[in-house]
Amino acid sequence: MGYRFSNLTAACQDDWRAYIEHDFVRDLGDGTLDENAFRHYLKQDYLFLIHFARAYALAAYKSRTLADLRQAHEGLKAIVDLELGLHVGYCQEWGISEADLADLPEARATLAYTRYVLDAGSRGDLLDLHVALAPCVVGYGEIANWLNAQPSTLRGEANPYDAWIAMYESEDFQSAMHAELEWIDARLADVTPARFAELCTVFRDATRLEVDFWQMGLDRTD
Ligand SMILES: Cc1ncc(CO)c(N)n1
Repeated sequence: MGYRFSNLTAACQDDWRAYIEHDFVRDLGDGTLDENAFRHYLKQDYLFLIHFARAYALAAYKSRTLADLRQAHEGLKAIVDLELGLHVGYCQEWGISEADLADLPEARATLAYTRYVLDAGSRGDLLDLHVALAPCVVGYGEIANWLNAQPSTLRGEANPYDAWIAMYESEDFQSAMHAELEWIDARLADVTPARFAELCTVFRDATRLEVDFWQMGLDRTD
């Protein structure tokens, strides 16, 4: 007993490192990522964000307290009012129009990941849902920080992907990540070992699906 978020990453260290240090991430960091791989990723990430917003709506539905309901509402608002708008604008800079986005076939990796999160949350309780979402919320913040710690990472105009790194190292994203870590740490503090083992499975599965999402971008698979 007395678990915390770091026990989840420790329990699936290989999968977690494979996600954080994926070739897609490395190539993005040193600016060598294939531009069409990035475009494929950006398009699928638009679909991801729509389902991510639905997951926060599910979190609202699963909330037992006003504090949790408010938190889910804030998350949903941040995605719908802010992130999706930013994403559409960012896609335009990469030559992807809103019409392209509206009419996108969903890749299998996107389907698998987003529906897995929604199912983990429907089957379980609010903690299952947050643990399934943690690789997104915590992972991307950690990826930005990991990239900034690598000597091979190129920042500024020399890297076409600089704005992507900037988004996830931003105060807004990093503070959402810390709020999520705190929430999960508080809930994990009093779960039993058997419950922790269940949550590890959810966390590991979601992390592996994030790995597949990067690979989908690299391989440009549908
Ligand atoms: C696939 C994926 N995971 C996490 C994030 C972070 O919000 C994102 N935008 N896309």
